Amino acid sequence: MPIVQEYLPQGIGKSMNYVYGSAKQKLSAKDVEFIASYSGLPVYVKGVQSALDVERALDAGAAGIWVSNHGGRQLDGGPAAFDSLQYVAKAVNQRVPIVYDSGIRRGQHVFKALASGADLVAIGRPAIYGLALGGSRGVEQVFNKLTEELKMVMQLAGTQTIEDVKRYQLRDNNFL
Ligand SMILES: Cc1cc2nc3c(=O)[nH]c(=O)nc-3n(C[C@H](O)[C@H](O)[C@H](O)COP(=O)(O)O)c2cc1C
Repeated sequence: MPIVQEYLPQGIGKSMNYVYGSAKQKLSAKDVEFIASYSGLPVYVKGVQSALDVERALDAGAAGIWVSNHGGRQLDGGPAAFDSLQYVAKAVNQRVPIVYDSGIRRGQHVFKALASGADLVAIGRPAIYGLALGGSRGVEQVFNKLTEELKMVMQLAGTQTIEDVKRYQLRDNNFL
């Protein structure tokens, strides 16, 4: 609550530039350790795209790894999150769960992410677009559509369960 109050003096909000400008820009392993011990919650480190960062995050006590480039909204020249996924999965080697997001728009993308090492696939903007267009029903429709598409791709690939998908060998996937 004190953090929120800082940004709302006398009920007037500060600009996003101010919020970003005053936010901590360089997070370290010590921050992960602090957040885990302070909150008592399992902490997932998001934005991991390399084997080195996997080790840093796990050494710091991360309970999970989140492969993401934050939807490509930060560094436009950075690697695509999907291209990093299989390498991160290989480095994690099933020690902790992996969440994947960034650019998921179709059920086929969910399939490919699961087959490249993700245990869980997340979406950002599709849910927001659904919300803007149709409120809670719009969000529901986005999830229903992704589920229907995923089911169709699973059938076409001859997979019956999510575990089957996670063991599916994609041609350019070397993490298994
Ligand atoms: C408007 C907006 C604000 C976001 N702010 C943050 C943020 O503060 N921190 C963060 O880790 N990710 C942030 N993200 C990224 C999302 O959490 C998520 O990783 C991303 O949207 C997933 O990609 P997708 O939108 O292509 O599905 C933001 C995304 C959007 C669209």
